[in-house]
Amino acid sequence: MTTPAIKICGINTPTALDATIAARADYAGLVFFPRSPRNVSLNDAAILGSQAKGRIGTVGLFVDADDSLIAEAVAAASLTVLQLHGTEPPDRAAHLRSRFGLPVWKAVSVAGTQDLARAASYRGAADLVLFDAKTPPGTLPGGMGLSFDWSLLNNWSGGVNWGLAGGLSARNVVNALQTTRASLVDTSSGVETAPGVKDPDMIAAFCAAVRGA
Ligand SMILES: O=C(O)c1ccccc1N[C@@H]1O[C@H](COP(=O)(O)O)[C@@H](O)[C@H]1O
Repeated sequence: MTTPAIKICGINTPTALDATIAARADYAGLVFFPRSPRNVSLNDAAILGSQAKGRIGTVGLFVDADDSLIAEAVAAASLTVLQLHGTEPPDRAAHLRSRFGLPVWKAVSVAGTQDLARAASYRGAADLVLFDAKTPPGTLPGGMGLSFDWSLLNNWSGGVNWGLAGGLSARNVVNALQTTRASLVDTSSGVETAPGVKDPDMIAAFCAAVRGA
């Protein structure tokens, strides 16, 4: 199996970023969503962005954000990818890709096969669809450590690159990869000791498990 790309999301301290780079992850995710326990200020994002520059890709995670927040975050952290984790439709993804000249990843929450058809509608508008679990109403739209039935993705071909997120950890990522053959895996709470508190050993174990799969 080709080694999938690895994203560790919710990086909010220089120590966590160092651990992510040392573990040879491909992307570090910075969350720009005030309701999240992993939210970073623009000042912190600038510090993390300069630490990351040339060493690891930086993915800005946004939830139905307006262009001005995205512009400030891109400028502060020199983001290399935009991840949209809200209800952004395909034309919004396409607009942001063209406005900022950056790859756009669109999270699509999955509970059943109808969601896979929704994912296919991002063909040509997003560079990658990130399948994640549906979260309960009134909670965060991601970062909850919830997974979905990975077998739904068997033989999925919506004509757009895709990755897998939702409840991944060192313990289950090998099984997830064997089931789905995802080309990218993304984790946040699976490498934490508490919401927003990353653990360097868990980050290293996750990356080692992906490479051993
Ligand atoms: O991490 C968050 O706080 C978050 C907030 C709002 C939307 C998405 C968020 N996280 C993303 O959700 C998936 C799955 O996370 P987990 O591994 O199940 O904790 C992942 O892409 C996170 O980056």
